This record gives sequence, structure tokens and C-alpha cells, in this order.
Amino acid sequence: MSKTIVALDFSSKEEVVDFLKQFDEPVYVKIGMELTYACGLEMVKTVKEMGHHIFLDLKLHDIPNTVKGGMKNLANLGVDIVNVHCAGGIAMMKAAIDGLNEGAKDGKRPMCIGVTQLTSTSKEAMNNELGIPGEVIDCVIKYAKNAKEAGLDGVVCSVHEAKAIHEACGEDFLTVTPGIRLASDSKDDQKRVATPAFAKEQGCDYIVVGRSITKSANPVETYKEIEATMSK
Ligand SMILES: O=C(O)c1cc(=O)[nH]c(=O)n1[C@@H]1O[C@H](COP(=O)(O)O)[C@@H](O)[C@H]1O
Repeated sequence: MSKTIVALDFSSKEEVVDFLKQFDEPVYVKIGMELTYACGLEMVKTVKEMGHHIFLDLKLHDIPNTVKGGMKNLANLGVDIVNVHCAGGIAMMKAAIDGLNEGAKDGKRPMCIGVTQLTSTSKEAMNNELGIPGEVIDCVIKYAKNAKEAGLDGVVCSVHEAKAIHEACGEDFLTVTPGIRLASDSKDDQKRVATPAFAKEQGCDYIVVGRSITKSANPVETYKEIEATMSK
């Protein structure tokens, strides 16, 4: 399976279909809140019917009972990965897994990963706005250990933390890393960024790439170059 997950941050079905039609192979894609809020969960079906794998990125973060109910209803959509915010705590993450297990009709639940600190968060923002003192890496490792304790399959983190997470939580614990930029790209709203080559070097399991591919003059070529780096 591809190690590059393409973020379909579009607001219409037409844009998604036109974008995916360019690819002659199954792609691992991410459906997030922009597309879901515009088109509903129907998009999961549309994209699945086109043969692609899906990370459904809705970042659940609520009281445990609500997250459990939410996950129960996401369990049978046929997506490969769903996610929560680790900031919701261990009980909430355990409830997410319970909901998925309860909802999965064939006994096979999607993988569930936890967002540690968003890649758009800097140390300054974490310290001064979120009220979490110390280094980003320490918070990210703590959240990753919580996620592992709760039974999650891995975390979303920046490339810069992936190696330490594998050391702390094991090589099988998934690290999914957004904030990917090619050397020539602008960082936009991202803060903790890295190139695909550095992600490969750091042992990231998957990279999530949005604008570097979707806004590229030749998305398929850019995707293939990135995926070749990751699969080397
Ligand atoms: O959960 C995510 O996918 C996510 C977590 C995170 O910490 N940072 C992050 O950028 N993402 C997502 O990854 C994608 C990154 O998009 P680009 O910055 O355009 O590559 C977006 O769809 C974000 O929602």
C-alpha cells in the first residue's frame, strides 16, 4: 500500500472526481472536515467506489460517551483509518476503540490514530496559548504513550517526533505525519514541517500531503516523485 496519503481538501464532489481521475492506480487519500462538511459522508462511498483507500480525518474530541457513539457510526463505512484528538484523554480514546469495536459488523474495525500536537502548532503557541509548558516533543511523546495505553493503533505527529515515538511506543505503533513540504514549497499555515526524504529517514509510516500535490502543476508526477522517495 502507498505510504503517501493525499489530503483531499476540496469543497465539491466534482473537484475530487476530476482530481482522482488523473491517477491510473489506487491512491491512499484523506477525507477531512472540509470535504465532509461540504458533501457529507456520501463522499466516502464515491471515493471507495473509485477504488481508493481512505483515512477519514474527522478528529473526534468530546466526552467519552459521545465519541463512542460517533465511532460506532463510523465503524462500517469501509474506511481504513479514523482519528481522534489525544487531548481528549485516555478515557475518551478508549471509548473511541469501544465504539469502533461495537459498531464493526464484520468484527474488523478501522485503525484509529490520535492527533498529538497539530503540525501547525509551534512551541510558543503550545506554551502560551494552549497552556502546556515545556518542549513540543515531550507533550507529543506523552500523548503518544496515552494513545498506546488506550489501545489506539498509532498517532498523527510531525516528522520531527516520529523516531522518538517509535522508540517509546514500538516500531509497530503507526506514525502518520502531515506538515510535508517540498524544498521549494512555502510553509503556509504549517509550523513543524519536513520533506518526504526526511520523513523516510525518520521512519515515518505514512506521510500526509495536501497542497504540495493538489496545487502542483502536475499532481500525478509530484505524487509519484514523493511516493518513490517514501517507498525506496
Ligand atoms: O490529522 C491530520 O491529518 C492533520 C494533523 C496535523 O497535525 N496537521 C495536519 O496538517 N493535518 C492535516 O494534513 C493536511 C495537510 O495539508 P497540507 O498542509 O496542504 O499538506 C490537512 O488536511 C490537515 O488537516
